[in-house]
Amino acid sequence: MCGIVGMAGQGPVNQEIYDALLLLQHRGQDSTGMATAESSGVFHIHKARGQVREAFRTRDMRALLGDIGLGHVRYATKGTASNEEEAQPFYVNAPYGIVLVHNGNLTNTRELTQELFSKDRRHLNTSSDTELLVNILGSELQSEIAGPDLDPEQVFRAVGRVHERVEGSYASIALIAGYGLLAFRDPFGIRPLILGKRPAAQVPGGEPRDEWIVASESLVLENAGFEVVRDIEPGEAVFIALDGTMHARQCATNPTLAPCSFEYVYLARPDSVMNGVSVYETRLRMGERLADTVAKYTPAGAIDVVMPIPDSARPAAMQVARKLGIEYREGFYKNRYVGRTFIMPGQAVRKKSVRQKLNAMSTEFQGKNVLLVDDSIVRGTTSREIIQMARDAGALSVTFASAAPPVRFPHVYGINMPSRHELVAHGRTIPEIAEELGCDYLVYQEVEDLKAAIMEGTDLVDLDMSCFDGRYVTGTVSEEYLAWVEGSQES
Ligand SMILES: O=P(O)(O)OC[C@H]1O[C@H](OP(=O)(O)OP(=O)(O)O)[C@H](O)[C@@H]1O
Ligand SMILES: NC(=O)CC[C@H](N)C(=O)O
Ligand SMILES: [Mg+2]
Repeated sequence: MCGIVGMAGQGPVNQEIYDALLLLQHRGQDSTGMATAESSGVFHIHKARGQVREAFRTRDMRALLGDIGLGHVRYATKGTASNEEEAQPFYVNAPYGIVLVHNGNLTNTRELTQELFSKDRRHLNTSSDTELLVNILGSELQSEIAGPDLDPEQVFRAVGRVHERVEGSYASIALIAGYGLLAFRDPFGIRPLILGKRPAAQVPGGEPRDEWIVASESLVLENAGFEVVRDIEPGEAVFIALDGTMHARQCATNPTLAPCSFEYVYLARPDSVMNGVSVYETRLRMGERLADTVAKYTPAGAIDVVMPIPDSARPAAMQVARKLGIEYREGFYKNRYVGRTFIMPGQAVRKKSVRQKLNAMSTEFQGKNVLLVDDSIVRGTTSREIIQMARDAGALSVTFASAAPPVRFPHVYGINMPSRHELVAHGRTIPEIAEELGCDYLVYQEVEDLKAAIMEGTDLVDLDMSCFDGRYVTGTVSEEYLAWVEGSQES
């Protein structure tokens, strides 16, 4: 994942983009960046390692002038988390000047790298797939230019060709200097992107014009007082011209919505609604279905209390307790100053951070048979530590339940779980995983139950469930590609 936001306002947008990035911080903690454009076309860009609060100083904010802009929080999936050069936005100076932010992960990067060199004659300076995306867009836009001006139709044709060349997932926002803001989503809509509007207001000395926002999650719109227009469709592009007019076009030949199920499991904030589906309600439904599976696989009376692993598992754990009729307790206290551990780069820091982040209160564990509920088990870093902590705190027995099914396959669309042997469920049966994690019983959500929890009562007809079932919605991901990714990334 990663969090992205773009805004076309009636006045300066820097502060509102900053506020939006703070709200999207849970989607990426490696680096952050912002670009704004003045009406003259001049871009102002600031990007730095770390989180929003530490990366933007007052002087950086003052320099980000302009009524139109975009921002990004990065969780690296390609390239290197610590490389400041790969922080977003990415800039290319031709045609016109483009800055771009991207949430997602491209899967034909090797082919694109070769093509960009041999066909487009473009230089790449990093191993970021976002640098590829901005150059492909630049190249396709360049070949559309006929006269002195750029019109939205030309922009849409260029996006159509980006869809033909690029594979993988990409929700993206770009500024085109002197013209406007472009947002587009891959033909499967794997990563989220939502459009909002604030109607024109009278401004002293200015022409009233509608204000627009595009962002990864709906909570950003809500917070900034924008009304939700709609999710951007898979394959669709939206172009907001500098005068505030909005143009939209379907640019893909065969768009099919198959959003990433992991957004609902872990990535998104529960107070967001994605593709018309509430993340919070989905997590409640996951809990209800998980309760049935827990009842099926654990002996009656084996559990005294149900506890969530904060934060993401809370809604699911609450429903598990309610449905099983067992008391819900919070035995782990969370240090709010430690970020999300799963999206930290490097296994050593992730492991250390689990202990720093969570503390077990022995009064809650002493002499009890506990059921710990987490939203997912990926590498097993969190669950292994937590189970040991529960035992150290005096638990009689520890049952562990995951509200998501076993993660057995790499997620190539924007989650850094590249190496199959790092996944605790890869190549192991459930009893083997239980032994590996050190719990008495282990229960996983069934694949069909997760699907139903997300899709039930919605218009969704397909989902990307690849990390659970190995079916990649954009087409087969070759063994060769997976091996190459595993060999070329940080773990
Ligand atoms: O099996 P693992 O590789 O440890 O990954 C899974 C864990 O990581 C996430 O928590 P995280 O601390 O990132 O965020 P949270 O506070 O939102 O739960 C997730 O909620 C699980 O607890
Ligand atoms: N998580 C993301 O969406 C990452 C975007 C891009 N692939 C990067 O690594 O910077
Ligand atoms: Mg967690």
